[in-house]
Amino acid sequence: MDIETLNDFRDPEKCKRLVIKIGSALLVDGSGGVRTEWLRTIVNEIHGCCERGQEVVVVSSGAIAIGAKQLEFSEGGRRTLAEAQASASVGQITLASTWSMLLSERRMIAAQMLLTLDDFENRRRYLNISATIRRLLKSGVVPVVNENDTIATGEIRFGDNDRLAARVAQACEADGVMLLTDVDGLYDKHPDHPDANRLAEVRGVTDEIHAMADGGSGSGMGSGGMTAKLLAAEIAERAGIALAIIEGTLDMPMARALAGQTGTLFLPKRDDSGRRAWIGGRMRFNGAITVDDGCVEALRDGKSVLAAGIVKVEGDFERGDIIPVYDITNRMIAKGLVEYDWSDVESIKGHSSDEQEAILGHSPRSAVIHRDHLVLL
Ligand SMILES: Nc1ncnc2c1ncn2[C@@H]1O[C@H](COP(=O)(O)OP(=O)(O)O)[C@@H](O)[C@H]1O
Ligand SMILES: N[C@@H](CCC(=O)OP(=O)(O)O)C(=O)O
Repeated sequence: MDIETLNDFRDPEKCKRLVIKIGSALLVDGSGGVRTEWLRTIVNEIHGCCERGQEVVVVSSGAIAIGAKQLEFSEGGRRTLAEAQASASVGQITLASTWSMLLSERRMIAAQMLLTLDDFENRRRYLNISATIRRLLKSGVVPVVNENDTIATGEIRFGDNDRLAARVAQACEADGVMLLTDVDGLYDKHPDHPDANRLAEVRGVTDEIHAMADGGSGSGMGSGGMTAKLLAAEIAERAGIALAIIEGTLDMPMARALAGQTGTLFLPKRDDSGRRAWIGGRMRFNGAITVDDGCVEALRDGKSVLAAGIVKVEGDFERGDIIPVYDITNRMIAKGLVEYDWSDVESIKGHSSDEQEAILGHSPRSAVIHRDHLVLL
């Protein structure tokens, strides 16, 4: 079931996995201090989500603004790239420890993930991001993601955490993304205009929608402004993920947005057909696997390809390649993103998960092709 309304973001049936992004303008007060009491209310809301059976990934900005205060830099530490990076490396410690402290008050564990744009472009690292987040969520951990500002520069830099949140959502196959900011959604012109009107729902981020975003960060603390949020909405749309922009200034922002039905909801035109088309449309392969009848049946039931069901490996594919899956009559039944190189698949084929660690010399992945990366033909 897909997300259709703002209320669906709280429904574990429609939104099992939720990415919540918190902008610098919210997390940090005017003088560069963390708004701890306010953040505690968000953590309470995250706790509520988890109690309902949802999985939450946090994308948290704020490192630069926090660090700039500690280093006494002007302009929120954004005067030069070197100052921004120095600020981020100082501020990230406070940021991560604040999340860890607040989550632990609710008996939850925080995990820090610092990522760059480049990590999403590289197939192997992309798969690793996906696998790590899934594993953390399986253990009930809340991943707290930020850009790795200290090493990300120029063209390998997101610079805003809105697009990072959308890419994280794409990598972990989230159902929804909530961007919390200091404005209650997208307005048809800058919200300072007296006749600006909020859009409640957007289906398809067109040029006309892009033209509504005006300038950079409103608070001067963040970096992307509304433009970055619309680019994030586009990434989410292409991945079939719903995205909402809601105001987070006051306590319990999710509850408030739902109670008042404020915010802007961006809905994908289709489900994840873009990604599926990308996998399913592949014509050239570096190899293939053949699976037994039991495995074919499991795949038809929506399961992943496990090594135990594989009977033949061909070619020299690498981890992250898209490969076809054949049944024993040599009929192509699926295509998917493979989690291992051909040689590893060759060595674990026919073996149960228990036996694989000894063969590989490290813990095995949950599947050879995860069902989220598999398209049945
Ligand atoms: N059309 C628009 N609708 C709403 N906000 C807009 C629009 N155009 C520009 N903005 C500005 O975008 C700001 C939010 O972006 P930003 O300051 O980067 O937030 P964050 O730090 O939460 O990412 C708003 O405060 C507002 O001033
Ligand atoms: N990675 C940066 C955040 C980048 C940024 O400003 O993002 P945003 O507040 O979403 O516009 C930091 O932690 O300061």
